[in-house]
Amino acid sequence: MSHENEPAALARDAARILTDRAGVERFDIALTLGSGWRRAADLIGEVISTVPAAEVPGFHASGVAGHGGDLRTVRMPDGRHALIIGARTHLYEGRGVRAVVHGVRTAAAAGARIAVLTNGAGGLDPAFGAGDTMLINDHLNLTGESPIEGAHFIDLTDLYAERLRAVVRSVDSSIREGVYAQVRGPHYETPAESRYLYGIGGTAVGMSTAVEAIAAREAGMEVLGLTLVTNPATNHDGPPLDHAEVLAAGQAAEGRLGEFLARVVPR
Ligand SMILES: Nc1nc2[nH]c(I)nc2c(=O)[nH]1
Repeated sequence: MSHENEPAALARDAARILTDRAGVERFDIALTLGSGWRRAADLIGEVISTVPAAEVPGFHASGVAGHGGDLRTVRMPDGRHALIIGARTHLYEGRGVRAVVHGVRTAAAAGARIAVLTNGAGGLDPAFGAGDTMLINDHLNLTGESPIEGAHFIDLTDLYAERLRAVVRSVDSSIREGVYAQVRGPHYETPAESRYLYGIGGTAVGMSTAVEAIAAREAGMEVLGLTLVTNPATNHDGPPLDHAEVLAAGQAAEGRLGEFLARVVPR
């Protein structure tokens, strides 16, 4: 007898509600839209249903300004259906790692085989300034958390699928790759932490994505990760980091990134 709050059962329940509300059998792809990437939902196809997070088991409207609170189904020109996870849960909300990866698990339970995880992050590598995009080729999970419960030793080789990265490069050959470091947050980095994260190989640092990617791999999905660098991780000599400015940088990039993702996703 599976308990209703078991992750797999909760994902199946959520998947059933979302596919029913959209009138589709399954989803083919899941997109989680982070800071700067929100416009993509409207640009990759026709929105055929929008469901508030509160109406779907296991989802929560983040309540963070600028973070969506709904789940949209989009029919893409090629007939495939995408689940757009606007209601992303972050570890710093304290709801636990199960809530953070529920969206990915729901999409997988509804048939999705590809997870596109987008985020905003601080640039650790000085070559990545505000407004730059980064194609994630690996991650540093510094949260101390794993979505996997029990002795399931999942391999993470090629977690950010080379096949999908090649598709992105075919759309934008100039995009640069890098390593995304996930920390718990919600505080930003100290100068010493930024130096440390860069020193251990981080290109950009944020508060999402790595844990979701692990859950996507556990569910057998291919993962594509994309980052918008919204700010230098720590302005060693600049003004203090202001979250409103970080969100504004994301919003400023939304048109360009929405168009970009709309060219990548149907491929
Ligand atoms: N940890 C961390 N997370 C972020 N998210 C965004 I947008 N910018 C940052 C940043 O500079 N540091």
